[in-house]
Amino acid sequence: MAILETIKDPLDVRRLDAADLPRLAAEVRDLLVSSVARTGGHLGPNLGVVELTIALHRVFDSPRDRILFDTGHQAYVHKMLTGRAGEFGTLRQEGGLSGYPSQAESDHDVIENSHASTALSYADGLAKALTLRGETDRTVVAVIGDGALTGGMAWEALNNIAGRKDLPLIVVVNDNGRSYSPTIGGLAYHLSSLRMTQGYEHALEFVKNNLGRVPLVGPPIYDTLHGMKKGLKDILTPQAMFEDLGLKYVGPIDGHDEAAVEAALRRARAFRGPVIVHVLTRKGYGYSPAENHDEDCFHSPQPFDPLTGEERPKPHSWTNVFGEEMVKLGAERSDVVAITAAMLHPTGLAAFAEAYPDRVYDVGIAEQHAMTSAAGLALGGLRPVVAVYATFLNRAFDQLLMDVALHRLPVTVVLDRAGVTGDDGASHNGMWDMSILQVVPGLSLAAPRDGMRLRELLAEAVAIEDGPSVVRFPKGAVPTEIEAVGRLGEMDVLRAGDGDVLLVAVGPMAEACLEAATLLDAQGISATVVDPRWVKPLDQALVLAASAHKLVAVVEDNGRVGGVGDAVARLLRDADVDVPVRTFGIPQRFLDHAKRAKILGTSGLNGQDLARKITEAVARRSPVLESHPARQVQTTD
Ligand SMILES: Cc1ncc(C[n+]2csc(CCOP(=O)(O)OP(=O)(O)O)c2C)c(N)n1
Ligand SMILES: CC(=O)[C@@H](O)[C@H](O)COP(=O)(O)O
Ligand SMILES: [Mg+2]
Repeated sequence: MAILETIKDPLDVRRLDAADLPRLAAEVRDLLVSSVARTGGHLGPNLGVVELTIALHRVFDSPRDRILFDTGHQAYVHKMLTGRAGEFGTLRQEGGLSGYPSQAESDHDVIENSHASTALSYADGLAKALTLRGETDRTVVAVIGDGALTGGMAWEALNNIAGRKDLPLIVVVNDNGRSYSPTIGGLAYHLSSLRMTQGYEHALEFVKNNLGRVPLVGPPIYDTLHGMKKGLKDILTPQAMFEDLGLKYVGPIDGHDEAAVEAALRRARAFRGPVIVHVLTRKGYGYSPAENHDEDCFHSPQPFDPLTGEERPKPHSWTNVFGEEMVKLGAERSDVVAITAAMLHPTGLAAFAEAYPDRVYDVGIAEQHAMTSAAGLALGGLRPVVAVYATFLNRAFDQLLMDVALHRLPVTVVLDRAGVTGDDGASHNGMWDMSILQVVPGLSLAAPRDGMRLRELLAEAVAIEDGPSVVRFPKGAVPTEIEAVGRLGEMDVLRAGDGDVLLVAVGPMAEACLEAATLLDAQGISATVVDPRWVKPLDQALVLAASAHKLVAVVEDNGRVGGVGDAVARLLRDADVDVPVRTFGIPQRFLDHAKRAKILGTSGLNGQDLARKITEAVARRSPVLESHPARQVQTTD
């Protein structure tokens, strides 16, 4: 029987003989590769923390001790060791295991937020609470990657943690030298100089294992080397960086040597105060296609062939179109520069970086800093484009509002993964941006409906010189292009009707709106479909168009509260246009993981549902339509 099948609880991990642990680690890796090959998911980060997670569960008594995973994308092994290995095949599938820790799944899961760099703050608060409640025999352990450690919040937390010598708190720095790409910056440089001393760890290991058996030669050589190592380490390494902060430092430890990690964690726990345990791991460890994958060590592959590591071909995506257009813009304007928060490849900026290596800045996982640094670049006469996932914009809202917009600076923010992303669950849906951006004075916001419009709107955005601009688009393949049949002010008319319903289609919702319009037509309801292109500020032409219709329906892939629908209703109210407005968007709640299309469907954002709801709204207002012969053709649910 496989050892993993016997693990129903961390207690079972603690009961295992040390000699069985390599087999357990191998079984975990096997399940990781075979499952993620089918479901997609965060493979590289999890392959790297197998021994570390086994050691954590052998040393600490979860859930009495609290183990927190920063970002949470590396918690798959933790899931397996806390009784969920049997369900692992359901990972990221609707109704199955979440790709992140989930309180609903297990008492062993504490934090669900997969926005990076938060775990140390949670840990600080949890440890303070334990201390105040007199439960100091319990320990809080926060596992944070070298990438997440580049985020400002992590340093705010460390500053607080270091000020409290009594906190039963261990920070495990899982240092694999990479975020997606190699981690950048001064901190990464410090950590890598620590990693260099690993050469000495390996030398020690060799001596211990080989010469140690020769009674008279082994031990003295070992001791000499050990002494030499200590001396060199003191000179070479910036463990002082943590120690100067007042934090005890243990490491660096070979993170794939389970016994060494266990020993370090036990030492750290015995200290009963804040301790940093610095563990060196390799992203993708044990699966060569991941280990040797230059771009991101299989950070989060789509389904792939487990034998070869070959991923399925990816369709041409919104990200690709943005990347191509940036290269073009870079050629046209030498002042255009790009900023990424540790996501050069995922945001499509890699080609720009290749073409103009000195015009792209990776700032680490530091969206707040990215935004204000962009403000500085703009003040310095450059034309910055900040590319982030829509959900991570939330981090940088104040910076966008005060540091960029208040100063009327020409910074363009490009939001990939806007709308529903689905598989990554509640924290990753980009459903907040069009609400929070509505309140920023002087900001222009564009939502392209297809690749062609993305190209046009990005160029228009970069041409805006007197304030910030934002272009947002969803995850995945670019849809078939939809040509306009006319123009109303700045808006594209996608279908001309004769006065019943004005459908305002925001960005990629155009396709569903056109489908709805066709279904409505079959029921004797004529719909005009417009794409406003710019959803902030809204075009005054919309007021004229709305007043020529009996009902306005706004359809957006953003939370319903405070989005474009509300903005259109306000625009019409302010213009004393009394036409009723119906708004269709993502329900304003945290959505469980499922496929994007499924979530859009259950949110009613498809042609069928839109047509049905609009028909009902129209019928309530014009009973005469009820008797129209075409109304006998019902839409299905
Ligand atoms: C605020 C925020 N920005 C960006 C991301 C996207 N992201 C997810 S994992 C990751 C890299 C994490 O690197 P690290 O913490 O070193 O973990 P590793 O994957 O190397 O184990 C990034 C940038 C995020 N989750 N949160
Ligand atoms: C953990 C995290 O934030 C990212 O790794 C994210 O899960 C990637 O999402 P995509 O797969 O959409 O690039
Ligand atoms: Mg890392």
